[in-house]
Amino acid sequence: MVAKTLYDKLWQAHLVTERDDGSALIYIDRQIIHEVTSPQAFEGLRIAGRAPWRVGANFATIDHNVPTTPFQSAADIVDETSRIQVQTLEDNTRDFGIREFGIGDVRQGIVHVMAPEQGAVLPGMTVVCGDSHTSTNGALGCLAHGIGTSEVEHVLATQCLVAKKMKNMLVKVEGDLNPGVTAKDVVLHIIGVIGTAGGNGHAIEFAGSAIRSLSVEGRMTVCNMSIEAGARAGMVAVDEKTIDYCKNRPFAPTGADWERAAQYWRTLVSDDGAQFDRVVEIDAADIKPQVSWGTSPEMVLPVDATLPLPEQEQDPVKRGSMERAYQYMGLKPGMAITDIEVDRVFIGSCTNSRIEDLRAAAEVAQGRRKSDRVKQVLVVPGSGLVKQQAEAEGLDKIFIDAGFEWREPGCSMCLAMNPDRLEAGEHCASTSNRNFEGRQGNGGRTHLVSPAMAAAAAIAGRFVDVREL
Ligand SMILES: CC(C)[C@H](C(=O)O)[C@@H](O)C(=O)O
Ligand code: SF4
Repeated sequence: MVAKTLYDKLWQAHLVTERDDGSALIYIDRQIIHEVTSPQAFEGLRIAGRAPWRVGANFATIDHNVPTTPFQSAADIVDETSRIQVQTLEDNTRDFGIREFGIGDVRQGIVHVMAPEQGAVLPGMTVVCGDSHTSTNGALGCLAHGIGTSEVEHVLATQCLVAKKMKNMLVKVEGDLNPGVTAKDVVLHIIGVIGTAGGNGHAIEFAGSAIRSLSVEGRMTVCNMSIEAGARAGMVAVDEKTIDYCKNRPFAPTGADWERAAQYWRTLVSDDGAQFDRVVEIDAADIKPQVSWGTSPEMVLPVDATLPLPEQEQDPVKRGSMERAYQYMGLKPGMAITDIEVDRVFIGSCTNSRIEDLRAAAEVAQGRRKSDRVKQVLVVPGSGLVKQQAEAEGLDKIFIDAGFEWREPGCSMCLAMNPDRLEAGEHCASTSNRNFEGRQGNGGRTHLVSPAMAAAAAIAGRFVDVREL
């Protein structure tokens, strides 16, 4: 028997047909829908007079456009585009009979937080969403990636997707993680090593003892940023943690179905001797808390580093983008990361807004207060259920006592599509995944960090090593 990778197994289990030119049709088990990338897809169905092929395979929620202050209905959303998109999703899901966790539903949240939380995504599935960070779900041992709006329509209409098999890449992180080093630091370090094009054309499997030691939520943080590493899909093999995570989720199977499913899920690992097109090995001991300094996720360094000198960069293209990044970020080559001052802090996004992220931030914030120079610290849970759990644990009080703001679930300051945004020139310690120019608001300057590092920056008013706090 040929040894297969996890990706090969998932692909083959869903392959409907394959052509000689390599294009294929795969069956999609689950589609997650949000308000930004779905309006034209539903419009297309309407024009063609089609109904969704398997209506129950779809789950919808609102996230990008929602304010993170309480509101009662779409009509309360001030920004017109946002209001229309939220209202349109409500109308479309009602008209087509699709389940939506909408305004006021405690299950509402960021798509990639809501779906695994509900057990809407399970090991072995193919999962798509009109959103690049769909890769998050791969942490459960499924094949999950983003698609475009016309593909959203295609999947709604046919439950299939035209796809091309990607190459296999293995990123192996072996050894024990240092204290204070989290899943976010692991993935930022990986991107620092392989670059934002490192995973192009590949599906990445994250493996090794350091990955196995992470919780399923931590693995989601890692898989979330596969796209920033150039790969559309990232995944982690199923183990007992995966199975425990799925147990008793609202949409997970029960009884004999559960037993049968779990038995199958345990086969969702790469076989011994499976061949990968590319293998990257990383020593866990090399990973320190990370801070991005530039305008690409690969411009990232350990917190105790100093910023790179462009004149030492041999590659003229890289040197050019470094110089541009310095200009945009208002930073000087050679300065220490710990000398970068912070104006706002954002703890949230599909990368880091699950309960364990909030616990990590609260542990740092407990008994401390935000620095006076920091204008705002937003803590935004990934879903209504995360919010509820955090409140049951008293985390909201810890944040409020520290001078942080405790908000309603949504994408918030991860991207400037709702009222939470940076002003020009402001530096933000952010637990999100993208630091492109203007990502968090025009002229805003994003530094990607872990939740603990973000909370520490809020307290100190500049980046500090969370291990020294
Ligand atoms: C709005 C959406 C299409 C987009 C994505 O696909 O990633 C957003 O979620 C993002 O993070 O930039
Ligand atoms: S939290 Fe950010 S990265 Fe995640 S889906 Fe929303 S906008 Fe995209």
